[in-house]
Amino acid sequence: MIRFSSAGESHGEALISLIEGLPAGVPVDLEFVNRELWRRQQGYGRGGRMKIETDKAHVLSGVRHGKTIGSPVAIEIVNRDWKNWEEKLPVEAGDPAKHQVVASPRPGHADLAGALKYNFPDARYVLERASARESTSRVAAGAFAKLMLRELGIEILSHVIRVGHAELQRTATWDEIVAVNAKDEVLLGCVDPETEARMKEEVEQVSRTGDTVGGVFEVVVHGAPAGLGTYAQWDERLDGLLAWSVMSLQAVKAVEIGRGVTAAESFGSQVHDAIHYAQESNGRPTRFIREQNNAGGIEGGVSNGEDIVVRGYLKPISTLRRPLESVRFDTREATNAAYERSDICVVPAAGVAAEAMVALTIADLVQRKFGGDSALEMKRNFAGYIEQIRSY
Ligand SMILES: Cc1cc2nc3c(=O)[nH]c(=O)nc-3n(C[C@H](O)[C@H](O)[C@H](O)COP(=O)(O)O)c2cc1C
Ligand SMILES: C=C(O[C@@H]1CC(C(=O)O)=C[C@@H](OP(=O)(O)O)[C@H]1O)C(=O)O
Repeated sequence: MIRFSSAGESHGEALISLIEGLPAGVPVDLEFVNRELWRRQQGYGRGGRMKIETDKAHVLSGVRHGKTIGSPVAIEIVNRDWKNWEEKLPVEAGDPAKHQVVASPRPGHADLAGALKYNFPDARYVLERASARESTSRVAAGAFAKLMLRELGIEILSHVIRVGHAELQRTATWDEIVAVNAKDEVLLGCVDPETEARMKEEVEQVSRTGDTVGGVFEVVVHGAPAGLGTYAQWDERLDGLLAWSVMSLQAVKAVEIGRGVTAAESFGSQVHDAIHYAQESNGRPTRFIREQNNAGGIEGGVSNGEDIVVRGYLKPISTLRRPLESVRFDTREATNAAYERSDICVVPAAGVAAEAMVALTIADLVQRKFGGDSALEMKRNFAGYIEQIRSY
């Protein structure tokens, strides 16, 4: 079983990721891990914080001489912004008056629900952990899950389908998704330049008006074999597990598997992916193939050998430069919602964080199915199963 947990506040000293259950012998490419962290920081519409941070993974345990050793991997990522908050948010008991109070809750953020739940006098205490700064820890751990999956030829990437009203109107190929993620400058992570330009206009418009914008990202798992997840028990279905892991990201409000949303308004003959039997299908481990993949690679809660496709729908960011109405925590007087600084569009970054969640979910299922205390053992078990499918 592969488990992931994290600790750390948005403006605290550092973030910590803990990932347990990785086999020994997985090559650890720290440049890759740091590139993943960099990718999560990109995208047109990020706020001032991303100019302060340069996220880098500092591995504290679980790796020796460039390979995992089967023990828990702990990773630290320093918050550069902490030095600006060290006095305002001390760990020791101090004078709460020195805290920079968040006096009125932002509609759409965790401020009010969190303050009521934990009995906090203001939203500062809430946002420190509710903040999507936490998604950095997920990306660090997800990078390790990706490194394990890479050993088996399974790759995971994302791209942006929609920002506000601008939407990609076609299916992206895997090669296009690889190419857009290989760029050293990320605009909005869309495979089509013309659509990406319209996405940029959407962000520019909200930037002018003090508003924010959401959108849709798509995560694709390439090279996964048929047989991950099962219909045998409700909490072991692959679609359910992926939906949970992606929905758990900040601001994701809906998850779609394949073309799940449009399927609901279409006829069965238009939705279901006809099955063909081909002698060879471009090196894929199954000879049952489909010409379309509306199912998003999952049928009956089990991967079917096609690319696994998961979309996340992001609500617009809730901190608005032109704030919504709110109420002061202390006096209950009507006022505007708090505003310090904020992102205005985070769809590409959320896609990268979702890749990490998908990678952790798939890695867990792979580890459960193929086992192995070492990468060698896991690869041998995996190869045996692929051979079984090939000769089915
Ligand atoms: C990468 C990323 C960056 C985010 N940046 C901000 C931000 O700058 N300001 C903000 O109000 N919300 C931001 N959010 C969204 C909030 O974290 C989120 O809306 C909040 O925690 C409430 O959770 P919920 O939207 O899931 O209900 C961001 C989300 C992601 C995924
Ligand atoms: C720090 C990150 O995102 C933050 C997520 C976030 C929120 O409310 O979710 C609010 C902002 O924090 P700050 O108020 O410090 O600018 C974002 O910058 C990050 O993505 O690394």
